Amino acid sequence: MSQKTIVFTGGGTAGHVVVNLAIMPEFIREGFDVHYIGSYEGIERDLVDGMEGVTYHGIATGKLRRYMSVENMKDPFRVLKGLGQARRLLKQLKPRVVFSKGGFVSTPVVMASRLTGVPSIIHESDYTPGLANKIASKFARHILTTFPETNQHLPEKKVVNVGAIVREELFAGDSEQALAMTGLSRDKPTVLVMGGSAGAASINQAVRQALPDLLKQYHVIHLCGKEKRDDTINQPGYVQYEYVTDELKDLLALADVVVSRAGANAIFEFLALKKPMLLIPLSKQASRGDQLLNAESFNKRGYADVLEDEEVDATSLTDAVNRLYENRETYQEYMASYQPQKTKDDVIDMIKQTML
Ligand SMILES: CC(=O)N[C@H]1[C@@H](OP(=O)(O)OP(=O)(O)OC[C@H]2O[C@@H](n3ccc(=O)[nH]c3=O)[C@H](O)[C@@H]2O)O[C@H](CO)[C@@H](O)[C@@H]1O
Repeated sequence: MSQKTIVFTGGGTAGHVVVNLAIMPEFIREGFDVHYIGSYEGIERDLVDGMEGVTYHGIATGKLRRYMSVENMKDPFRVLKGLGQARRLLKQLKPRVVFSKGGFVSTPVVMASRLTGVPSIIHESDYTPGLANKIASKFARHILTTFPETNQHLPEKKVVNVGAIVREELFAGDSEQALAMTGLSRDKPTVLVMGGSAGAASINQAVRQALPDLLKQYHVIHLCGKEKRDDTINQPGYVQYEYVTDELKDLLALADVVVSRAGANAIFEFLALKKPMLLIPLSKQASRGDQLLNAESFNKRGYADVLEDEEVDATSLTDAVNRLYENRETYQEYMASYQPQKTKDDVIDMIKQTML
């Protein structure tokens, strides 16, 4: 066993990578040999491959689709192939622990960790666990959760609520940098729109239709998702980006309020930064309904207003943004009471204590 080797895994969406991005730098700083097992070409590869101090390993992955596809038939073989690859990698790397953030690429890695005798910790950020983590929970040593309510769905002896683990750099945003980047000014409040890491067609459409009204009162920064820019729109006060990385902290520093999908990591980031938020969760038809529960929990605690995806149009969106902006201080008061159960340092200690 190597003295200081740690393996991270997770992917498929940015939400299954960001917690790793928050934790990995600490281990790199401490001189650990940090490895990441992800898919050959998922978003985790874009976000992690090439990061200084991290070695990326791609493996085959299968996905559980909610629609019929010939790809479904190939998936069991891909998962088995991925399991074999993960097992070989763990045997070769001999890590002291595996930390998994979830998503379909991560399940075979956690299974392989059990097969090779390496302890693993998994992290679930949604209100209810996804299928990948439900399976992985049987093989993991510990399970960390973001929402306290999630614990009831997972094996009691293994599960610990830690709360939000947010990337440190998000707290170091500079609104001046955002003004320079966007070309906007401070003469109106700023609304940041984020449709999840992949963008959201219904939100994109409603925001663009609402622009004549919204731009009378606000500036709008729109994170619209890869290949979802609409370059035919050229209105002062409106800026679009497909996906931002380092710049997000600055855009958030400038934003007065946020309109967003209800992906768990994004909403806990807004909570940590005390950004009043209007959440438009992905519907039950398009998902397993986790975002509806995430959003409902935030709404009950006074952190967020919620608009159902089916109700979103230019008028409902403009009205909801106006209400959110008017009541921003009330939301901020509720958000001020949020304290995660554990700090990032506590979580790092837990990982170290789990090491072989
Ligand atoms: C369609 C889908 O399956 N969505 C799921 C996915 O969402 P998704 O990948 O959108 O997950 P999250 O909202 O949890 O995380 C998105 C992350 O991407 C970051 N970000 C986003 C846009 C951008 O331009 N730059 C950027 O850095 C956000 O700051 C956040 O950290 O994982 C979440 C966490 O399991 C789930 O709750 C969502 O239901």
